[in-house]
Amino acid sequence: MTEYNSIAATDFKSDTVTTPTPSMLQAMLTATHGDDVYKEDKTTNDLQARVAEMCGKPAGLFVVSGTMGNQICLRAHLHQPPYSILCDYRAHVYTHEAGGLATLSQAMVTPVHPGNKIYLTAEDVENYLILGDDIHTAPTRVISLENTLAGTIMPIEEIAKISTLARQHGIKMHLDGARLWNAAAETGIPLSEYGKHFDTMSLCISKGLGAPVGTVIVGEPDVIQTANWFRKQAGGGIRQAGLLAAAADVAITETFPKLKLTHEVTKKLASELEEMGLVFQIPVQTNFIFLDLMKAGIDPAVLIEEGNKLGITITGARIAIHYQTLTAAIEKLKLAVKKSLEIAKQRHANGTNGVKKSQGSLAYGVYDKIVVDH
Ligand SMILES: Cc1ncc(COP(=O)(O)O)c(C=O)c1O
Ligand SMILES: C[C@@H](O)[C@H](N)C(=O)O
Repeated sequence: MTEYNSIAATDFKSDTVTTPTPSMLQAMLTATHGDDVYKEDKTTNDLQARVAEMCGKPAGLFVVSGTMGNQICLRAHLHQPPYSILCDYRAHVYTHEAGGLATLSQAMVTPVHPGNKIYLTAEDVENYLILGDDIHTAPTRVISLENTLAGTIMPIEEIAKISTLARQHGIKMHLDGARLWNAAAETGIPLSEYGKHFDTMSLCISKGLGAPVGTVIVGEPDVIQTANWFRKQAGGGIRQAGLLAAAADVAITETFPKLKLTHEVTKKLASELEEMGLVFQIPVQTNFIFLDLMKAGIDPAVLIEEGNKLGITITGARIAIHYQTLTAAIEKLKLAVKKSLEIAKQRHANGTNGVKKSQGSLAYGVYDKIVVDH
């Protein structure tokens, strides 16, 4: 891994902690200073056009966060309540966007559990689509997928089947592509191939790519214009956005090519943890490892404390690797896990390690609310 002096270098809570590189900061110094509300900023317009072209879409819009990108895309697809959005029960748009679907979109949600426990299939979706005009219902108007979700990749063949199903029923397709870059880097499938199956996509540049701020949403001009309207309504209009867009542009150019290496480092760590006896909640396919702390009998508070003692930040079962993660920090993480396992064994031996159950959303590293009887 590239050795950085970033504060993110020892932080495993998320890939959102990545910090701007000197080249990003340098680009900000030479960015244009047009007013983006009036669409007068060249740097911003160029970034939007670049990402839209990469995704095979005619229009793009730079927004300040992935949450805003998702919420204004979904709102732009919805016209007359009652309506609902179908998504994975772990989807960020449902679990971690502050209830935006209810307030901004007045939408019901159909949260679906994947039959294979990893990703939604067309069969899963078809079983839960709400169709027709029965006045008791809130018909499905959008299917919102997420790729990657908790680091796992949704096969494009399944995405295509779901998209075909959606189009048969006049249902819109949105992709929360906060980490679509990771899926594309790992599979070698171009962003534009994914774009064929969605009406809108939201791609974060502030996570694994390392930009300080920003997401770009892509789609048809009319939908992006409507989304832009909702962006403005939410106070998301940005004046000199070029400063942020310049850093985001560098992030795509410089970091997107490094994601595959990040995944290799993640998988190597995963295999070393498996050798220590750890098992994972879901397959390790890109840059996240979800430890099964219950199976290991590890109290998350102990793991967090052992990490702190070693000067690294762990926040629970989810271990996030990014391109600024220090190799030395990974060695410390293994030590923290090793020590936590030893403590778990000691507690088990004296009958005080009652790790009972895990609550809360483990998909986003929310602190594992594991009940532990000491
Ligand atoms: C899958 C996914 N979608 C959307 C978001 C929202 O992005 P932001 O935190 O920039 O609002 C996140 C978290 O950052 C995420 O992990
Ligand atoms: C916590 C969540 O909102 C964030 N997207 C993360 O993955 O860290």
